[in-house]
Amino acid sequence: MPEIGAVLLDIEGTTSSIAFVSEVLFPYARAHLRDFVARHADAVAPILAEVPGDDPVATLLRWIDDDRKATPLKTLQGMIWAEGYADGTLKGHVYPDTPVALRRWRGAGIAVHIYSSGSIAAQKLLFRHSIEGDLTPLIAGYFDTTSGPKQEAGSYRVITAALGLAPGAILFVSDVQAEVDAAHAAGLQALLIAREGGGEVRSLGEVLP
Ligand SMILES: CSCCC(=O)C(=O)COP(=O)(O)O
Ligand SMILES: [Mg+2]
Repeated sequence: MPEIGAVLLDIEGTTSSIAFVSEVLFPYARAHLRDFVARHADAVAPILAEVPGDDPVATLLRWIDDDRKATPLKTLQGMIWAEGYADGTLKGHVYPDTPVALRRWRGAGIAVHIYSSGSIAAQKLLFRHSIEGDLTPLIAGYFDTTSGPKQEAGSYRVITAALGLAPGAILFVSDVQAEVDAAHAAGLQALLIAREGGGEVRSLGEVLP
């Protein structure tokens, strides 16, 4: 394996549980969406303008149910979750091995970046308000769908250019095979993580042991 200069991590199913995203974050956004839009009409107007249909709020609620990784939805979800993190209702789930691995890689001079469909603002909130404390000092940078969809090789080329490294010096870790395949297609190293087994690794502790 060529020397690794940066690790690029997915969130849902990799640093954090799928259940936290699907059973805590998404229902929270769903429950508060209409009220949030009503209270922040000016701030959300440009986001709603990007959503098709006569009733953008109805479209957004359907997108939540369909787990659509659409940038306007992800932006709005992040704004809604900010209130939940601020009042203490939400705490970002991370697996116990996540902070351990982040500290180990940082100590080894390997930069850690995040690439998630959640907005960059939402990513920062999750790690700042994590159940293991503020992990943001351990994270060098963040990428979201504004770099492109996670299942397209071109997105990884955009990220590679931003990191200024050779693609083979970046190791991407995700629980979704199509994302691992897309990263491979762009020349990155990539590992499939499966917390219940069946992937190449079961925890971040097994990555770059
Ligand atoms: C920033 S946490 C919320 C994650 C999210 O909204 C999502 O859709 C999960 O995407 P991922 O790319 O982390 O699997
Ligand atoms: Mg994932």
